[in-house]
Amino acid sequence: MEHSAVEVDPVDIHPVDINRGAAPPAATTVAAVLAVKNLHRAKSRLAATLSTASEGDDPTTRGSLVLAMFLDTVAALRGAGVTRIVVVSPDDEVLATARRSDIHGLPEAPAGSSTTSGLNAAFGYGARWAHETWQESTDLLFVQADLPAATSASFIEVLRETPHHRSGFVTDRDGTGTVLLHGSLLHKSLLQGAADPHGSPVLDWTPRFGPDSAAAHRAAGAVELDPGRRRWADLRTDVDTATDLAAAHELGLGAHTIEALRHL
Ligand SMILES: Nc1nc2c(ncn2[C@@H]2O[C@H](COP(=O)(O)OP(=O)(O)OP(=O)(O)O)[C@@H](O)[C@H]2O)c(=O)[nH]1
Ligand SMILES: C=C(OP(=O)(O)O)C(=O)O
Repeated sequence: MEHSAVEVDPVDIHPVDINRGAAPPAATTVAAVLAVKNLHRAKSRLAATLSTASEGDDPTTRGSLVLAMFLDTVAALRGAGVTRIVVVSPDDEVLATARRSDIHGLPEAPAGSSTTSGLNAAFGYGARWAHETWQESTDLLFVQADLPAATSASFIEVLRETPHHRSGFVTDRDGTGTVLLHGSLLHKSLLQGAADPHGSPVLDWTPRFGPDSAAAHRAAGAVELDPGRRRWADLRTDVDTATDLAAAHELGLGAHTIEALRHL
């Protein structure tokens, strides 16, 4: 999927071997985990803008935009050759949309019914499921589901540059958040035999998404890819606010998001 005219500085592209020390993962052995929360609660920061556009904050309208951004993120991943994709969500509409698009949907326990909840718990649950289900996977990607300008070209580059024996991550535009976190499943210390409530192995690496997640991932030993933030503007533009949406629009939105915005 190549909808965005993202400038890539050829001088800034690192040869694969410098960072990875081995061949890059074949995209077909990468498992990607996404998470989308309940559509009625999602994107509350966008609500004001959407309410102006559609005369009242209509959660259905907001939900369509969330679904569209999720589908554009998935389309960009697929264009990069990533086919093992699972989304964790407590929302039936998200799961139904996933089914229709041949994405595996994993129902998440409704809020309040589990001792662990929130984005990191959802990501962890999806990662365990992916590890058990796609056992020959070599790499795990946690990807934010609100990247409507994401291009396959950027995902391909990121996969080429992920470090082989450590986790790697890409920050958002301002450098404080995380849009993508990578872990090698071949790195044995990432895996632990301890049983979790679902009776499966627990990933010994906890995603630390949330406020200041870039610092949290750095502190946990993950390698920041392109720390100068000169590349992958399309991936770095997660959409939470009207300003983010304008920035994504400037870069080039995916087809689903363009269509959803048309109905606002
Ligand atoms: N499955 C799941 N996804 C979540 C959960 N919390 C957040 N997410 C997803 O993680 C991403 C970032 O979430 P947040 O920044 O907390 O919320 P948001 O919906 O993006 O925006 P705000 O409502 O404005 O905070 C979004 O794609 C959410 O749908 C959760 O508890 N479960
Ligand atoms: C959860 C995160 O982002 P946001 O809240 O901006 O979606 C994050 O950057 O870790």
